[in-house]
Amino acid sequence: MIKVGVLGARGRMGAEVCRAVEGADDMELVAAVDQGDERDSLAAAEVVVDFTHPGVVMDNLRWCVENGLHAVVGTSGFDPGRLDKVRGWQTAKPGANVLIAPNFGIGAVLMMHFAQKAAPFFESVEIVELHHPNKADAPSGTAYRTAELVSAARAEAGTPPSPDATTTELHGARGTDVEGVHVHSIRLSGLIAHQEVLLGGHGEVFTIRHDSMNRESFMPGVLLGVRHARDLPDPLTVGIESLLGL
Ligand SMILES: NC(=O)C1=CN([C@@H]2O[C@H](COP(=O)(O)OP(=O)(O)OC[C@H]3O[C@@H](n4cnc5c(N)ncnc54)[C@H](OP(=O)(O)O)[C@@H]3O)[C@@H](O)[C@H]2O)C=CC1
Ligand SMILES: O=C(O)C1=N[C@H](C(=O)O)C[C@H](O)C1
Repeated sequence: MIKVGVLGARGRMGAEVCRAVEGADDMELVAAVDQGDERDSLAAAEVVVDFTHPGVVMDNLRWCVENGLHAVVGTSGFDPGRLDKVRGWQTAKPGANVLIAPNFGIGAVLMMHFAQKAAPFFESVEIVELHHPNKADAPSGTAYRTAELVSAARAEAGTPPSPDATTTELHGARGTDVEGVHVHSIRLSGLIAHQEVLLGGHGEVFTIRHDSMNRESFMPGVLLGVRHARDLPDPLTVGIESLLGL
């Protein structure tokens, strides 16, 4: 049995993770911690799952690494600077693996993978992410990661920047720029988590779309991460692609 602790346990995702862990034959939920609770009960866990807030996740992660607890992180807000900080903590105190996944949805991981593969073949690429209005951060972690992957694939293939003749613009009209890729964020009641990657070429548009219809959709990926957390080949892993054999 894998002993699992959850940070953000009363949140939308955290509550779903608690249910999923309790329903898994090979896992035991040993601690459920949220805002205002002491983290000490997490010491009984082998793997801690964090779905909190971009503003607090670094403090939680540092605490996990310092206490030798493997961490599976779904909280968004990770950029290269934050990842470097995590590596620094792991160098100072080796032993705890960290898996940070911008998206645990299997379809979302495939969407990112396909977008990365397709990106060098098209003149233009832009990303539209659509989420529920309670989301704290924009753009989404998934969109940020997709843009990073797309940008790296285009740079490696020598693909020129997407053409864009815009010279006057109301602030925000063209979205935000993540490594040369325009990302547009929609916040709308009724939505959960959705993304389109639009790739434009000569007389054709290729659209890759993924929809999470509920938060259960993330659970197979989260449980997969928990099952692998103790045996990951590297101390820091970003994304569950490698766990899926991609
Ligand atoms: N990787 C993935 O597949 C997915 C990632 N996410 C990401 O997960 C994160 C959480 O999303 P969601 O569940 O919707 O958000 P919620 O706001 O519903 O849940 C976050 C929970 O964490 C609590 N919390 C805040 N600070 C702390 C702290 N220091 N210690 C413990 N708990 C704390 C919050 O309490 P309070 O409300 O009192 O602040 C809240 O209960 C977001 O960053 C989101 O983008 C979401 C879905 C999928
Ligand atoms: O806040 C959410 O809901 C989600 N957050 C993650 C993100 O920022 O990409 C994953 C998914 O999109 C749901």
